[in-house]
Amino acid sequence: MTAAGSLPGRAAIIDGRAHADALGARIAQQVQDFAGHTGRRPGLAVVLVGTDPASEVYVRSKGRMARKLGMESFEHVLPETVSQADLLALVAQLNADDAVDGILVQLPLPQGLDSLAVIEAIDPAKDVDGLHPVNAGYLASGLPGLVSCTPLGCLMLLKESLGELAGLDAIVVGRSILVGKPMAQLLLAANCTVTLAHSRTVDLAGKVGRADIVVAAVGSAEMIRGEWIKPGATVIDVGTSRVPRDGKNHLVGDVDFAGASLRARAITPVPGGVGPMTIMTLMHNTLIAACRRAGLPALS
Ligand SMILES: Nc1nc(=O)c2c([nH]1)NC[C@@H]1CN(c3ccc(C(=O)N[C@@H](CCC(=O)O)C(=O)O)cc3)C=[N+]21
Ligand SMILES: [Mg+2]
Repeated sequence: MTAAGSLPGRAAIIDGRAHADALGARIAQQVQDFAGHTGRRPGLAVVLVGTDPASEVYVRSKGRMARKLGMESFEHVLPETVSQADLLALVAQLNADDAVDGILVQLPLPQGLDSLAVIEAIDPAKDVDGLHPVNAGYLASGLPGLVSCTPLGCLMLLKESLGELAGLDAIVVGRSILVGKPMAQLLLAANCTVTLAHSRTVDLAGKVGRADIVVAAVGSAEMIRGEWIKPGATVIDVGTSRVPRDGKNHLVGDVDFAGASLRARAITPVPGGVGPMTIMTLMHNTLIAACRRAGLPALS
């Protein structure tokens, strides 16, 4: 059988930036509606500890996007030497602040700080990263909570690209609490049959080769080889690694893009795939949190 999607070299590029822009336009409109009803704007607080340049870039772009969509942005930069107690005190202050609907603490935290304890200190209703165990539990139980931004963005891209996901075989490579585990839960809720693979998985190539959907979230440059991909599969690449190539620093994903696009029916690029969606789903979660806190009906 020769399905159009199985012809080599024909993978459609899933344009994350375009999908993020479209979602952003809807959010901006709903932010105006929220302000009309409540007399205030949704507020996002982003906490950055230390001066990691990549983290500074992400935090700045999150604040810029919040303001662009009409939200309030509160940026807190703490020195690398901040104590656990002082960081927890800031989280408590943000929990108590009615102008703050969403709280994101940029990870990873510097050595010596206990990130799990910081995450657990965030009010689950303001946990727009979906990292609090209460939100992870809601997701696993099929209850409405807040869902981790990156997996939520990946699911949106998959639904846009494939429509119905029910019955498809999906593999998620990587089991972090930020991406892999919530991604597997979302795919399961969408009625996929899910394999959650990790560093100790035996015969990763064989398991990837049986999947209709591949979500790569390992953080290891191009480790998923193109020849592993089942012809006609849909590939979502979460990884962003910087690798020196031709005397320049290149951003590459977890998937061998050139090889995989010879076999996949559709694939996300890096950059311009999952990354822009992650920022926009953070805005989406902030709006949802704001509406719930204000007692307004849930947004679609
Ligand atoms: N509490 C927490 N929540 C996070 O969601 C979180 C975090 N910590 N720590 C770091 C990772 C990483 N992350 C990215 C967000 C946007 C892009 C993004 O927009 N990437 C652009 C490229 C940007 C560039 O050129 O560097 C793209 O893929 O097109 C990438 C990565 C969120 N993270
Ligand atoms: Mg990307």
